[in-house]
Amino acid sequence: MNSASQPPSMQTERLSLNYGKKPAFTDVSLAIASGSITALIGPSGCGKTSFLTCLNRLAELTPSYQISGRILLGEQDVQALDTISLRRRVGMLFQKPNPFPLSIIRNIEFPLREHGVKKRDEIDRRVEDVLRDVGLWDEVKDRLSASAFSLSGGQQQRLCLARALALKPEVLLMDEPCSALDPISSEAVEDLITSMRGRYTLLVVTHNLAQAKRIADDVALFWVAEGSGQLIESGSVNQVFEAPQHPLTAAYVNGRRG
Ligand SMILES: Nc1ncnc2c1ncn2[C@@H]1O[C@H](COP(=O)(O)OP(=O)(O)OP(=O)(O)O)[C@@H](O)[C@H]1O
Repeated sequence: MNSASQPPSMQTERLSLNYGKKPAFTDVSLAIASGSITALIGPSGCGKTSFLTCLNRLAELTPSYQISGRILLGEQDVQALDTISLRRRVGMLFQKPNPFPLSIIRNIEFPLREHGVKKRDEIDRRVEDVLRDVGLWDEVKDRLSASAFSLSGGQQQRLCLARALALKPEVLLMDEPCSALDPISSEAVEDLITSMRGRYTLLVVTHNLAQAKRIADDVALFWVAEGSGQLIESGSVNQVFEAPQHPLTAAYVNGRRG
C-alpha cells in the first residue's frame, strides 16, 4: 500500500538535532502517514534513534541536546504540548523490554492511573482489552499479580506494547522492537505490529531490511553524510526497495553498502 494519499499523522520540517557541537541529523523533513507503518532504516549512527526520540521529546533528557526545525502532531507543534499529554499520544517501545518492576497488572494499571483512569472496573476492562490485543491474556490471566520479570523476554515485550496501547496513543514509536528477542518471539511481535496497521500510526526503526520489506508501507532511509545523519530517500516500500531514486539507497537495499 502506498500511503502517500493519507494525511500525515506526524511530520517534521527541517528538523535537526545536535548533541553539543556534534550533529546527530540535519534538516530532516518527513511526513508520517496516518494509520501506516513507516520503517526507518540506515546504517549505524545515522540518527534513526535520535530522530525517533525527538518525536515524543525524550531526546530532551540528554542535557547537551539542541534542536531546530518543527515537529507537528496533526496540526499541533509538539513543543507547545506538555510532555505528559504528548507521550500519552505518542507512545514508545524500546529495543529491550523494559517493564516496570511491578506485577503484570500494575504495569498497565500504573500508567492508566497516572493519566486519570481511576475506576476499578474501567481499569480491569482496559487491562484485559490490551492484554488480549497483544495476545497475552490467556498466558497471564491466572497470574496477573506475578512480577512482570517472571515473563519471558518476548512476553515482556508484548506487555510493554500492551502498556503503551493502554493509553490509546495515536502514534507508536518503536526502536528495533524485535532485535533483542528470540526468532519466535520476534515473529510474534512482528505479527502484532502488522496487525496494528490502520489502527495506529507506527514508526519502526529496524536494521533488518527483510523485516522492513515485510512490515512497512513506507520507508525512510537515513545516511551519514558530511558528519551528520541525513534523510536521503523516503517513499512507499515498493518504490524504495524496487525502484530507488538515490544510488546509496540502491546500494544499501541490495546489501552493497552500510
Ligand atoms: N546521548 C547522546 N549524546 C551524544 N551523542 C549521541 C547521543 N546519542 C546518540 N549520539 C550520537 O548521535 C549520532 C546518531 O546516533 P543514533 O543512535 O541516533 O543513530 P542510529 O542510526 O540510531 O544508530 P544505531 O543504528 O547504531 O542505533 C551518533 O553519532 C551517536 O554517536
